[in-house]
Amino acid sequence: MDVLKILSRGAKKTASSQPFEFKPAPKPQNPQLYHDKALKRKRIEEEDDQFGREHEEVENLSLDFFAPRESKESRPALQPTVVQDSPKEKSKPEPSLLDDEEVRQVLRSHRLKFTLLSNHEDQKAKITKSKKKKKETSKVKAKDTKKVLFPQPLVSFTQLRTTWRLSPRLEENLSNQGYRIPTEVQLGSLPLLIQPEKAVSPKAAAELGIEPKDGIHFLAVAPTGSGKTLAFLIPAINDVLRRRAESTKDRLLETIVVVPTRELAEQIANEGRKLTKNTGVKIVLMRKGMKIPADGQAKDDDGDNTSGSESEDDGSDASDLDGNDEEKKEPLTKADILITTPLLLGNFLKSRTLPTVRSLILDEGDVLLEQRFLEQTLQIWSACVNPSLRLRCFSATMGAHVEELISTQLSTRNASGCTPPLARLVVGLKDTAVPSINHKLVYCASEQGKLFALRQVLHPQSSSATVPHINLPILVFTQTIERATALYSELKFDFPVEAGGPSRIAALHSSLSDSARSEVVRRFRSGEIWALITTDILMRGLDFRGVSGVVNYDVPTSAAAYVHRVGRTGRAGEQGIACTFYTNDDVAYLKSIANVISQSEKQAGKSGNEGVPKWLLDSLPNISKEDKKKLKQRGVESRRGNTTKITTKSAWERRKENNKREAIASSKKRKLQGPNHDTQEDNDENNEWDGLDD
Ligand SMILES: Nc1ncnc2c1ncn2[C@@H]1O[C@H](COP(=O)(O)OP(=O)(O)OP(=O)(O)O)[C@@H](O)[C@H]1O
Repeated sequence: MDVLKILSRGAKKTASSQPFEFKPAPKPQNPQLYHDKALKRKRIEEEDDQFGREHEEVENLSLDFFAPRESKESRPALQPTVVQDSPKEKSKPEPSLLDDEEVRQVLRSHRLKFTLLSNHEDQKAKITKSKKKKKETSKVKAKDTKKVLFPQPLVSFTQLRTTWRLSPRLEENLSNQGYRIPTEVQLGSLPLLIQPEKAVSPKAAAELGIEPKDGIHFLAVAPTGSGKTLAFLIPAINDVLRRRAESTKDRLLETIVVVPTRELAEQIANEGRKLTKNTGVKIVLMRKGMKIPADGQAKDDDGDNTSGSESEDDGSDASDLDGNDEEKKEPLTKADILITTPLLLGNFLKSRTLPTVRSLILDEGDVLLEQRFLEQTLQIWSACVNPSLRLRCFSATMGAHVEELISTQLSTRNASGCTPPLARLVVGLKDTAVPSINHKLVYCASEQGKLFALRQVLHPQSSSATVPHINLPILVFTQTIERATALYSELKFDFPVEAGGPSRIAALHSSLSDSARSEVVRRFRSGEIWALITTDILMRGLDFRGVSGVVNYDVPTSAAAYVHRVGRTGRAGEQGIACTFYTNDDVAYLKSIANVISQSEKQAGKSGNEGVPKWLLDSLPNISKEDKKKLKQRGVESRRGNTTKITTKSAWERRKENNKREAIASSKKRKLQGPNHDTQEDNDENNEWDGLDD
């Protein structure tokens, strides 16, 4: 039987039988972090009030943030320090550090693995060996050069102050934001990044042949939504405050955070500003035409780089990002921490250098070191000429080639061979897994079948065995801008006026203006938009709390893209749903995605293959390296530039039908209400929406 008919029939039947009240569904409670009435985060409180939710009592303050449930009991009972901000607590002596065995136990129980990657000398040795010997032999040798590290973990955020000497102001801001229990990536990385000389014992440092007091280069691979932002922002802010306390009080550009998109840059700048409240640390969002203190600009027409008047503009107005690149009279903007995309800073730098920068953070580092951004990222890295520069690189996915590139860059930058060690932290068993999500692959016989399947997701009254029920709001990913636009115009009138109509749905892609993009993000965050159709532009780093599910309307073009796309849901210990539609055109490219799903289910401790049946996993073909590369660059070829398949009717036709439907509904309503009834729309239970067109 025709799949289209089945889908459309199902939709029609239920739509006409039951009126459905459209509103975003309340979210299930966070199983781990948000249970505590006393400790719950302010922001969450506000959102919960909006949905009329209640929180449960704290059941367990243990630190196993992302652990599978069944393994909880088997873990050593690690009691976090009780969180108390009383003056008495503050004056307590510093708690002693964990001994070596305890450290190992804690790190192991949280599946945190630290490795020292090849340093300069090892790298040289490895290259020589690989030239001499066969490929396999050199791989074994290369593995041998990796040493395992066991730094002190962070037991609670309170310990940041008591043991790790974090600025009290910063600690207070963390506390005010409601952060109490560090996530696993924070637990592993914060001590090492804040005070490496204390986090690694002198004995261990001697055995490993490293000098932690000189700092470390750091690379962290941790699941999406696991709190990597705080893991790099806290040490960055603390470094500024420490330097100010110890030496110069001047505002110096100390840290640069590079991210792939402006949406992510804005998000991180906002998070940073909450943490720097009342600290005097200034976080600035790079924008077009902005001038920052840099060496070499006196040669241009920019004037003296140190005596220029300081702009108090902190870049917080998103529309500022629309500024004119050619602007020459812009005053100098001074900042302690600069958040930027590679292009914006690259355009400013040209041949300038940034001698004061001591920390370069690459968030979503793997993509920043891929072809698309590589040139500008390396340009920024090269401009950071301070010998004390430390690199920090974070992502949920990290290919071996990226690690190698970082190692090689570090060794070529420090030809003397005394470069600090490069430590890598991996959280979880495998980097290509998203265990906090229920994954579902849905076969659609045609492009139109996908459209009907998506309508079933959007309109939960049209139940289906194959398409999972996902609460609104949702994110829908498409392959190209054209497809995002076409899908948006097809679905624009799907939400009834009573539920907010076309304003409930939007499309976001790179051909919108910067201010339009910011506005859509704002409306989606505030809950005004319930279905956001987008491209891969939103797949990395964006933290939309409350997104219940992700629909891959078009299959992602790599396993990493799948991980990042679906990682927009199921964040901070919550559960999410990811539904991927595929047609015959996609079968050839499905294996890597199916493997991620299978890995995720294994990590989540699920038995059976719920997302991908075993028969499907076994029967999917392997894809050649060349095809993989092509797919990543161009997507599924048959879908490029082809928008007609998404649109079943013209916009004019759909608008006309929509108007007609609304007119019938209002006329029915007026009849039912009688002649003297107030025509206000609220509380009208008889107001029925007619469901889907087919
Ligand atoms: N210790 C914590 N306690 C409670 N919530 C936290 C904690 N740390 C982070 N969060 C929240 O978790 C969410 C996800 O954090 P974040 O955006 O840093 O994830 P991420 O690891 O960078 O994800 P991605 O890989 O997608 O970029 C945010 O809403 C953040 O406020």
